Amino acid sequence: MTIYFYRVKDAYGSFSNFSPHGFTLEGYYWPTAEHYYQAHKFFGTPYEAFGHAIRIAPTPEAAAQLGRSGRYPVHPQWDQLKQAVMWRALVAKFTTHAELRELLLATVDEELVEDSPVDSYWGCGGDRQGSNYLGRLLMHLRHCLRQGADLHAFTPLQDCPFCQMP
Ligand SMILES: Nc1c(N[C@@H]2O[C@H](COP(=O)(O)O)[C@@H](O)[C@H]2O)[nH]c(=O)[nH]c1=O
Repeated sequence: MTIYFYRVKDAYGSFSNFSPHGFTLEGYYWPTAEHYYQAHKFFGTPYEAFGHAIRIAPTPEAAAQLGRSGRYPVHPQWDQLKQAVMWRALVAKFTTHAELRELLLATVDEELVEDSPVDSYWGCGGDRQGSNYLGRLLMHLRHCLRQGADLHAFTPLQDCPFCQMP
């Protein structure tokens, strides 16, 4: 049965990027995957200081709000970069927290879907027809963990036989 997740307090809420599972990566501590993802919109741009302000935002909600604020332009290639950024965050999160890795592996072959009512890219959107890239990356990570694959080399989803696009 498909596993839908979204709110941190609900079942499988720790699969959400807003869950309080921090990790150290690239020499910094990231309180949530959301902090890491939103900050990287500005790394490699003249606005890295803003990325660091996001890194130390008090909550993932605040990090998301800053990252989406439009205050500064995001990296010009952000759309091409963002899946690899999200992948690095998920690898760090799920390898830092053994209980999350076990929870992910325990979902075996169930479909994982970020049940976002508003996001049809990372989630399934209100009509549940969206791309669900967060769920797909988690399923890809589950597959890679099981295979003992090199997690540091991001294989774009379309190149992974397990994660073929529909
Ligand atoms: N879980 C969750 C959200 N979903 C997350 O939002 C991020 C996408 O941000 P953006 O690229 O700026 O649209 C991505 O991490 C996605 O998983 N958004 C929320 O406002 N609340 C939430 O509880």
